[in-house]
Amino acid sequence: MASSFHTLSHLTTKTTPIRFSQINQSPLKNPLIYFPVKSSNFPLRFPAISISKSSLNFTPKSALMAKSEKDYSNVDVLDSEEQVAFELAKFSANLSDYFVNERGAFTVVVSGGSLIKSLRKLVEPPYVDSIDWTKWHVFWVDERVVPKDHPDSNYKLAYDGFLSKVPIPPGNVYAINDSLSAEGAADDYEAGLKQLVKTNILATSPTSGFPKFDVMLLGMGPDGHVASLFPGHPLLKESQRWVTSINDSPKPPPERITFTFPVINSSANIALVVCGSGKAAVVKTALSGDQSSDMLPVQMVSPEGELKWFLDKEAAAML
Ligand SMILES: O=C(O)[C@H](O)[C@@H](O)[C@H](O)[C@H](O)COP(=O)(O)O
Repeated sequence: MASSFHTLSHLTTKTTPIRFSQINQSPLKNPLIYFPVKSSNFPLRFPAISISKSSLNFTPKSALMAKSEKDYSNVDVLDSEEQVAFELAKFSANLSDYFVNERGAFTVVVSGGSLIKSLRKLVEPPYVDSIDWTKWHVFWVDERVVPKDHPDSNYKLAYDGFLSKVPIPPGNVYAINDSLSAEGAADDYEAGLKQLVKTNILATSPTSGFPKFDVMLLGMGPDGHVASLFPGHPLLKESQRWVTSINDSPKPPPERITFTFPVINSSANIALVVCGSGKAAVVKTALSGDQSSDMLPVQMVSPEGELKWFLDKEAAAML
């Protein structure tokens, strides 16, 4: 299998990831997306990872808990965004080793925004050399419906900052079909996910019936949005679709596709990566456990598996 792929560095253009419409047309033409997946291993839960603090200046969890009596056991507060990037790399590499070992594939969902920059330590030693990138399958939790070489494209953001630097087979990078409308691109992406479920690359949750990604690496907006699921938007209540479209995103550009909450919350692992003082108030609300008023989208993130927060001390300042 290892000899049958070519790496991203061999691509002649930036726009040659596999598109789901390609998968749908000829799923057997691309041997790269077939792995010896042991479906009996589903559902998988990664055991709790102990992440050591690499800085002495973070606020200890015990202090946070004493202050508010909340359980912050799944919250890592790091001294700086640089430390967040280190810990995120360690977390992702551990999960990669686990899932590759368990089932020969690792399904990773990324958001846009600052998250991609926070993945930069993964493309440096030791991780760039130790991770089995050939087993990675990369998806987007949301995407702006623009050409892949457009400055607003989450694909371009991830390609420039991450994907172009590691040997993930291009056939394992699932970009949207940018020639379609937002609605068409969402349908196409959902159909592609269903195809990957059939081939066992993508697990499904026996509880929810929705796809169960191994990990989602997500950012959060200063208004508490995740993916392209914005406060007060009717899409927060979507309960059937896996992927849907939005034409009135309050964060530009307005036309996007997004995973729905049932998919997000079927994940085996979710990392919420949040840095900067501009997000401190929402972090406080999100971790307060107060669900009395309208819930912010980030408060609706509640995966079947593990949820881990990676905060820098600015984002954690109000805890
Ligand atoms: O395409 C998008 O707009 C993103 O996927 C979005 O959900 C992002 O993750 C948050 O807005 C946080 O972005 P920042 O980390 O840049 O604030």
